[in-house]
Amino acid sequence: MGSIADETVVENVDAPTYAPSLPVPNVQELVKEDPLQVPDRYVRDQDDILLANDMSWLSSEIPIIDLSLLSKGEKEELNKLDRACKEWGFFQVVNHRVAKKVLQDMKDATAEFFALPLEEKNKYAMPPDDIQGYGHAYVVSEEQTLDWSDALILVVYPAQYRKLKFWPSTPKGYKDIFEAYSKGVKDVGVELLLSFSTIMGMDQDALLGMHKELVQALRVNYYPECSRPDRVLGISPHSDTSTITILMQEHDKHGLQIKHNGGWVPVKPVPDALVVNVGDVIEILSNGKYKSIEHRAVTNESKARISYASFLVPRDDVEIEPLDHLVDTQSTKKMYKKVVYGEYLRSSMKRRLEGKAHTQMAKVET
Ligand SMILES: O=C(O)CCC(=O)C(=O)O
Ligand SMILES: [Fe+2]
Repeated sequence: MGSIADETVVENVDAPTYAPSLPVPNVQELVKEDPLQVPDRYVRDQDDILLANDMSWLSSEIPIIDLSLLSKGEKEELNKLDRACKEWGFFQVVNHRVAKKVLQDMKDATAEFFALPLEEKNKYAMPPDDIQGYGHAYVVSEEQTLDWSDALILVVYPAQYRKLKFWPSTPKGYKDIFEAYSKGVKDVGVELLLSFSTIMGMDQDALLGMHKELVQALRVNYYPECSRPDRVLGISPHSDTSTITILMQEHDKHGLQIKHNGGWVPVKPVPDALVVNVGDVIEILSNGKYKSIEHRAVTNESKARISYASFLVPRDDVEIEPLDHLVDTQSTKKMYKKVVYGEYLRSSMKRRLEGKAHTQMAKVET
């Protein structure tokens, strides 16, 4: 197998585009110019950030799932997964078999990429009509409050969807590292979807089949340090439009927080674990039994943080609606209507991130 670095970059006509986002300043550069400045465009209502909603003591309760037990079909672990998805919508996965070196290479190469001068990173800048490449997504008005982060977003699977001109060739070997990391995550994702099918009362490969093609995108978030972490958010509260999201965080930095019982609970990094969350697709298919939970990221005062979110989603033309056998017509109504996934995804990208507001378009009016 050849290296991706050897492939000629040709425009791929099969590769989908997603949505435009308005150009905004590079946050890493803002901090470099003046570490103390926090422009008004980033400052939030204090109520949005408020620590009155702090529920950090619950952090240790976020479930930890052993993937090797799930893969063996262990009943107890499957029950744990079911409870995790009902009660938390988030869990951390251990024994996932992605090699430590693959995770570490990704972290090392990415740190090197973000340390490059802006002109170098801008060689991969997002075009005006799409969100693949280096830049910002979900910026739709000059008025909206901005997130304290920059991002590198790439579609990695299926391979024919790749737009290789946005895959950085510096540092050397980065494209192959991306590939190795994404392959590892994909394997974890496939294992998880087999188990999700089981706990949703279906044959193991049912969910994968429904996806027609498992599409995977990677969003690397770079949250620069911020002199006023109490005034900004790294990423606004949102739920993911994915089926599931698999996230790697750095082991020594906090940032991710999830909504639980009305408060915010930090997801403390467990070394080498991957954080998984239920996305909107599972919420819709399960008629709300499993919840796509709102989450956000806060910034740190003295350290930049990098996170790696892989979104596993269905092909654009797949229709999503609650599974008949999960809608108990005696007691529960259908909570969601049928949506075409590609339309759902794109209309959510035309809005700013705003909690679960974008899920309204799939809700049955009550
Ligand atoms: O940085 C994080 O921990 C969360 C990132 C995230 O929620 C996303 O990229 O969708
Ligand atoms: Fe997210």
